[in-house]
Amino acid sequence: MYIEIMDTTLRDGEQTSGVSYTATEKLNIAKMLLEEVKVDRIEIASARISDGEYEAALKILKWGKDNNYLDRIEILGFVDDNRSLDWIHKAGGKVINLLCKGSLKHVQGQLRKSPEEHVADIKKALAHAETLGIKVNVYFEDWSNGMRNSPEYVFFLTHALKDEKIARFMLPDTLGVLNPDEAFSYMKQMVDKFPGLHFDLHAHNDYDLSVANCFAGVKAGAAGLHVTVNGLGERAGNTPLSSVVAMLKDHLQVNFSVDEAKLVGVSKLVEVFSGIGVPKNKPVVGEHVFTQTCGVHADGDNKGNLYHNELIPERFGRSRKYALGKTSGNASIKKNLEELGIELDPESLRRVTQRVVELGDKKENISTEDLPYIISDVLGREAVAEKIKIRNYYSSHVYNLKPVSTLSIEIDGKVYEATSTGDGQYDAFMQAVKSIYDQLGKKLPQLTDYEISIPPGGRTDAFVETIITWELDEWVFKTRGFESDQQAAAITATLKMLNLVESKVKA
Ligand SMILES: CC(=O)SCCNC(=O)CCNC(=O)[C@H](O)C(C)(C)COP(=O)(O)OP(=O)(O)OC[C@H]1O[C@@H](n2cnc3c(N)ncnc32)[C@H](O)[C@@H]1OP(=O)(O)O
Repeated sequence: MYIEIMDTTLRDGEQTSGVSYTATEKLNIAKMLLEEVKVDRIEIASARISDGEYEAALKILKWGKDNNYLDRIEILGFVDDNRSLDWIHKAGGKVINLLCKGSLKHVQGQLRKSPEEHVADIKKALAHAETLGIKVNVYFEDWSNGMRNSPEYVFFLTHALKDEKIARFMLPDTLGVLNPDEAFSYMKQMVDKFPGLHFDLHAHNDYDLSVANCFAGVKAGAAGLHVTVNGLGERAGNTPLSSVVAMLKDHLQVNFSVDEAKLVGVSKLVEVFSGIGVPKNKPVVGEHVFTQTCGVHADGDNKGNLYHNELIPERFGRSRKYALGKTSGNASIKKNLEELGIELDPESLRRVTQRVVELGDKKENISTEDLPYIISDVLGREAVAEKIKIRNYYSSHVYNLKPVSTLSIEIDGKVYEATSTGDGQYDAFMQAVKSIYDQLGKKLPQLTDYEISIPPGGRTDAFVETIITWELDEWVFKTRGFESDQQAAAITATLKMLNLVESKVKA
């Protein structure tokens, strides 16, 4: 069985409160979804809503035409005396997702029409679409409530349209009210009553049941599912693409075209463009979802993968991590040490574990790269010898003058000095380090990320935590500084980096 995936990140996903993409952002997301992630279809816009939406549709459709994707690029339009169809035609679109009413309440209460009048309007739209060469899918908006409260209307509407030129009947749980039993029963009634029609399920996540409802919908015979990247969408959002893909593969063993190795990449792209961060515990794509926190779990992994399941990180281009904190055990520490290439005797391991647990109890945030420092604290500084020490530094900040930094640094017992300017005080400091490293022919890692945070409370005298991400060849690692001054915290993190690199190079 093959399940079609339609991604509506660019239409329903943009109905997330506060999200609005530029045309270029939309184009980049569209390209990634069709070319890399390989969803079957994308819905990119609602007709008529704004000039910006038109510009974006125009851009994506032009690219779609040049690359033969026009049949897979869809635009939502209304039953509105052909205004939406003309808008889509003018933009170069070839598929409309026509928003029809899927509940009697909506036809009568919102459109103020009878079911017969609504069907007549839809048929007019179908005729006009045909003259424009536009293919039609229909949405039955509010279908879930329609099935609950006015099923005879839903069947009347489907019956009236079933022999028309309609490629897909798209059944939305517009308000996200369904549970899996209802999703199964309502979809099954549609499939049984109207064999041969293609039904998509469009689920919303108001009860956190969207993925479960998709599972039930597919079991009942749905041929396609609607999703968004990161589950973006109005209110509690739509069904997340990544979770649905994992569910379809592992729980239903159906075929689909999405490349699961590309899910993290598209999630990050949408995270940046939408400005909506992915929760760290979001299945498949969240930062911590492949991290074992408990010592017992790490121990099981060490003893022949006893906690193995099908949802392995490597499928998604990720790797298993073992968190360090108060629930760590010897095995968690061992797993992290393996990553760093460090071996400890059992007694040292026990002492280091004890220290990690103590720090974890105080809510310290401990990373793998902190371990060598903890080891050197606990075991008398033998793991990462402090071969590099900062003897003095001075940094200036003077209004309208470039910052200057002077640095005196000891490397393997020898002292080096340098003075540099920079775009900011930290940049000036790093330029001074670089000039010394250049003299010595030593390579410095690239700084790829720099995060600053302060503990809750927001006081100006608060401690500052700076976490810097570095990249040296294939090695990506983080170091942390925790000081009362922002620049001092960055310099502490930098010094840790210099010593880590030195110990790795020497190893
Ligand atoms: C499945 C879903 O998520 S539904 C998504 C629907 N998408 C959107 O609403 C996109 C954003 N919407 C908009 O930009 C605007 O609402 C527009 C451009 C569509 C219409 O704007 P306006 O003309 O100002 O109308 P307004 O927003 O006040 O009201 C909606 C009108 O659409 C009508 N309408 C509602 N559903 C439909 C439909 N499926 N087909 C045709 N008309 C509809 C309403 O009856 C109302 O008409 P009325 O003013 O004659 O009573």
